[in-house]
Order: sequence, then structure tokens, then C-alpha cells
Amino acid sequence: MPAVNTSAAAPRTEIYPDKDTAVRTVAERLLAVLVDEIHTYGVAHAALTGGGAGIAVLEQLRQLAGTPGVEKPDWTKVHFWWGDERLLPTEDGERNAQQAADALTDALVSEHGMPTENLHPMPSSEDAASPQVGAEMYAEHLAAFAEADGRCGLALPRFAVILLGVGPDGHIASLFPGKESLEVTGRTTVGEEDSPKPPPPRVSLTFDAIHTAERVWMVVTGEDKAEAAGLAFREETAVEQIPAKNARGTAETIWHLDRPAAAQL
Ligand SMILES: O=C1O[C@H](COP(=O)(O)O)[C@@H](O)[C@H](O)[C@H]1O
Repeated sequence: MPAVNTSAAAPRTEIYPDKDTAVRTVAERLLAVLVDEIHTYGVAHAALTGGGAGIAVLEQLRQLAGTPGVEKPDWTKVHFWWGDERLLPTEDGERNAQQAADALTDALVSEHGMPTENLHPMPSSEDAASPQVGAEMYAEHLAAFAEADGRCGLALPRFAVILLGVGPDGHIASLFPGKESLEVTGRTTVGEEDSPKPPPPRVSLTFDAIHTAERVWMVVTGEDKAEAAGLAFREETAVEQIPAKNARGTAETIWHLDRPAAAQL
């Protein structure tokens, strides 16, 4: 049974009056973290998410990137990764990376000088024959950008932020309730053959990988998320039931919620 990582930062909530305010605030704070991270480390790695609120954050980031007077990171030093992905053809509109391209990353490349090499989408069905193969490929790619000393013995970059959506069933990334993927330890990625949310074949970061991030931010909006959010904050809820309960960063774990999503906290 997977247990909550109690050595990581305990989760706290930030509640906004509506979805627009939530996603705008998260986008502004992400921009500020990227700026600081580059100032301190010379490079910034962040993992993006799909989902309704996750993609809305990226749309906001695109607006901010084009707004005069807003402090922006040097986009040549920002690397974007993904927390999970559907094993579908590269340009399939259901892929998180394709939705991110439409919302943000195409514009960063064409208008703001971000090198395409700084985008690290998970493998597609054109790259990998199965979720397991895709997971191994992504683990190798993460390892190629690993910090010299590693984090918790895992080979992956230093993530300033991992952004996560939360499904109405309590899933994060492609870690779904009751699945074997929740038990995987000592690895950065996992393949999921049979996601209950279509399409079934997916690749995901593991809990261990998520736990290495400095900050883990959930972006949760809408009343259909209220039950999962409420359960995640109850002592008696098992990680197996609500995987989002075990989403934690080393320094900061924040649930950014709009009021409807926060209704059962
Ligand atoms: O399947 C997925 O779902 C979650 C949440 O999506 P939402 O539309 O219910 O907000 C998302 O965070 C994850 O990346 C995605 O692959």
C-alpha cells in the first residue's frame, strides 16, 4: 500500500474566488519562480500538466509572455517537461504536449526564442511501441538532464515546479486510484496500459519523481473536483483511493483551488 511521503512539505491550500483568478495567479507565480530559478541556478526546469485548469494556466502564461512590463525569464534557459502523457500519435489533439503547443509552447518558440530542444514531451505512439517502452525512454531522457549529485538517488533534473491537475477520481499525472503504478518506487517513470480515463495507454512520472520537485502545485477548479479535494485532506483517506493525497514537493506543496473546488475542504 503506498504511504504518504511525510518527509516532504505538508500540503496547504490557496483558494481563489473563481477559475480565472486561480489560473492567472498560478501563471504569474510560475513566471516569477522561473525568473528566480534562472537567477540562482542559471537554468529552470518545470513539469507541465494537461487538463482543463492546467492548459488554462499555459494560456495565461502565453499572455504574460507577450505583455510589456511583465518580468519574464530568459526563455532560452527554461526547460519544460511533462508529468504524464497519452501514448498517441505526436500531433493528436488529446496529447498534453500538443495542447500545450497550441496554448503556449509554439508561441514561445516562434515569438520568444525558446529553443525546441528545451521542450521535452513524453514519447508518442510513433516513438514507443508500449507504455513501458515509452516510460523507459523518458526515464533515460530525464537522466540525461540529471543534477550531478542526483535527488533521492534518482536521475532527473532539479524541478523548480511540478504542476499537476487533479481528476474528479483523485488522480494526478497518470497515477490512478487502485493501480499498480502507485506502488512503483526507485524509478522516475511508469507505463500505464489501462488508464480508466481514456485513452488507456499512458506514461507518467512516479510518486518518487514528483517528490523530488522543489514545489508541487495542484491547480484544481470546478465543482466536479470538490469531493476529491476534500478527501485528499482527510486523515483517513488512503493514497490508493485518492493518489493526489501523496502529491508533495520538498519545499512547497500547494493546492490552488477555486471556490467550487474547495467546497468540501
Ligand atoms: O488525464 C489527465 O487528467 C488530469 C486532470 O484533468 P482535468 O481535465 O480533469 O482537469 C490532468 O492533470 C492530467 O495531466 C491528464 O493527463
